[in-house]
Amino acid sequence: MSRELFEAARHAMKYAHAPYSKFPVGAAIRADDGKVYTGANIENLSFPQGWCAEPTAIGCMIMGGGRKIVEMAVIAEKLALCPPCGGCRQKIAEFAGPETRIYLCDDGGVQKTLTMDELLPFAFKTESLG
Ligand SMILES: O=c1ccn([C@H]2C[C@H](O)[C@@H](CO)O2)c(=O)[nH]1
Ligand SMILES: [Zn+2]
Repeated sequence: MSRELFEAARHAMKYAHAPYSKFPVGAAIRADDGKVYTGANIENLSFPQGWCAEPTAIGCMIMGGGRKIVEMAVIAEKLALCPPCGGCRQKIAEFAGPETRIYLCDDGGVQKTLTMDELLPFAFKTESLG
């Protein structure tokens, strides 16, 4: 199953708009509706206005009717793995559970698997609101 998600993330990466960093990233989500939603990073000449691959995929999931992330794959074109940035961790956590698996991939496939809880320990949760 994670192989299919890896392939989807790798395909999504081709749609990246990353002329400034030249660091294309792809993400793929298997959602609770059984569908796979994908995204790529979309940069902007006004640098802070660009965004990561993960929120593109999350936006597609929400608009497509998915509500929960069952598992997610992330891949970067460069050889190094792409652990989701801090902001993305918070965005993923909104739609994931502590055991949701996140696959960090390179061109060879899934290289590292992390749970949401490992990716964002001691997260800001509803209980934190008091
Ligand atoms: O979790 C991450 C981290 C970075 N990027 C993108 C943002 C930017 O376009 C490029 C270089 O930082 O990588 C992602 O898509 N996801
Ligand atoms: Zn990010």
